[in-house]
Amino acid sequence: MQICRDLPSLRAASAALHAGGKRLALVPTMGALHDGHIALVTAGRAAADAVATSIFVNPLQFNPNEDLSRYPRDEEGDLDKLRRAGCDLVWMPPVEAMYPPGSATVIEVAGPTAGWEGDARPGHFRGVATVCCKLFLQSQADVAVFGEKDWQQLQVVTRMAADLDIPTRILPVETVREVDGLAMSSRNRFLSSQDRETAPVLLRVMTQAAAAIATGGTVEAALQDGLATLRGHGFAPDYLALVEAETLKPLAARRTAGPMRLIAAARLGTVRLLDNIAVG
Ligand SMILES: Nc1ncnc2c1ncn2[C@@H]1O[C@H](COP(=O)(O)OP(=O)(O)OP(=O)(O)O)[C@@H](O)[C@H]1O
Ligand SMILES: CC(C)(CO)[C@@H](O)C(=O)[O-]
Ligand code: BAL
Repeated sequence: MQICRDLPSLRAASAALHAGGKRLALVPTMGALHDGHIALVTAGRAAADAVATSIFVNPLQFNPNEDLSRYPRDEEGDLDKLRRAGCDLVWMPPVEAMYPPGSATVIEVAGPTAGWEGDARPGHFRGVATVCCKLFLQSQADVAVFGEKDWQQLQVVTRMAADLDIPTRILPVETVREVDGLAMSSRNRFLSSQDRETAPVLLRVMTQAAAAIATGGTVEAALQDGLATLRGHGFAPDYLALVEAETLKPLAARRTAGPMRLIAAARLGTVRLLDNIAVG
């Protein structure tokens, strides 16, 4: 497994992996890897001839009041997991290699950035879209693999790649969960043991709300019940919403055509949990 920390070595490694018309998959991450990330690497291996993983904690997608400085980092553990998963190349640039002095270009996606994480984290998707576009161009990946856990991010990146005619195909992978249903996330390690026990209530509430909506209950009642249950268990919910799956536009009533998604963000202790499931 080759480790690249500067752009010339990444370009050379990518060219070597592309030799003979071979296809390269990229898995963008911020490190502190868990089995959810490894599922993306496995999906990348199945979809292409070689897999690259990027590990870059992107300052551009964090607000000044967010957890950039305490974002979990585990370089040795990450490299070990990636070796075992059959990753061919790791791209881990320092911040100055990603954003050299004088960098002045950002990517602003409209549409699916509106609302939800876009409201909770102003500027977040500008940072995500900018770094993903750079990662696609730097690696020349044929396929880029993203988790459905970050549903809005997946739609934003898919929109950006389509709008900018980027030839990298976006490949979604289903959310990987702990046995009790909690979506795996690097930030779960910051849950207290009591909050860790409570955390799976989020998926249970969402599953109940989705079932109520799918079987003809009113959206408003299902969401209000869900929010009340979450508060009763000590969550501070940011949102629980039914949306059009691709545009993230809120739905006040069940859709008769086209996919719907139930999306949620809720704070438990100091951790902000995100989750989403299909409806119907
Ligand atoms: N449980 C999961 N199942 C599937 N994909 C996941 C899961 N968790 C993260 N991913 C995906 O891995 C990629 C990198 O995500 P990231 O490094 O932010 O991990 P994370 O665990 O989501 O961290 P965070 O705690 O910051 O949300 C993203 O495409 C994300 O959707
Ligand atoms: C896609 C990503 C690696 C961009 O920094 C990040 O937002 C993440 O880890 O989901
Ligand atoms: N998983 C999304 C990256 C972030 O929280 O900044």
